[in-house]
Amino acid sequence: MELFDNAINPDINLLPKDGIVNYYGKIFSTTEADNYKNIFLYHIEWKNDTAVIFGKLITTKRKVAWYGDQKFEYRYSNVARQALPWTDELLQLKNIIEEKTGETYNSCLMNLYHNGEEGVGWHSDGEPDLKEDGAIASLSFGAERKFVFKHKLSKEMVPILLEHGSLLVMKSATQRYWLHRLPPVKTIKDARVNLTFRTIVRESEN
Ligand SMILES: O=C(O)CCC(=O)C(=O)O
Ligand SMILES: [Fe+2]
Repeated sequence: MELFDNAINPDINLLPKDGIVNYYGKIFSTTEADNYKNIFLYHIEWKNDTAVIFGKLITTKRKVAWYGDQKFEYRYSNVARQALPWTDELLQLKNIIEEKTGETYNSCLMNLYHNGEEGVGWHSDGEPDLKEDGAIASLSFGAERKFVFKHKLSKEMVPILLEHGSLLVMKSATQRYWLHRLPPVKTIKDARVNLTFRTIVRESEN
């Protein structure tokens, strides 16, 4: 048991206003988390991510993969993607976090950061295909990384350390009022795999 373990309480809202972020800490043992990390590193169809920025198609160093209940056509940063069917491990994790968070999810966007030089810039997950104010559950495996929220108007910052085998949930108005990012840290050499479970709806259902 680590010194600060008892300070982690998933019922505490880490945001001071305009949204809800709950950190559950490590929900898996190191052995279980190592297993998931290795399975995902080697058995996921990772692809370089592309985005349209100022009308130009760019490719990111970070890799992504998209899984879901059905063959969702999903638009993310203006690029259309298609979800692959759930793997056994992803379905297992989906069930575990649905039980823990009391929410349901129908898709998962995965990110692979090969080392600390890779990260993701300021954004919010407010694509029109996502359920409005729906919960997003984020699982982390591998290198411990800092994750930061920034309020869109007041610019307040809230940093959180995402540990190996940990669960973070963003819900309610969070995506409307807060940006988030994973800053690059050059000294980190290990890979990190992140899974964000989400709910996709057709735009007309929102
Ligand atoms: O890697 C992370 O923890 C966050 C990734 C993220 O924000 C996203 O995929 O939208
Ligand atoms: Fe995000």
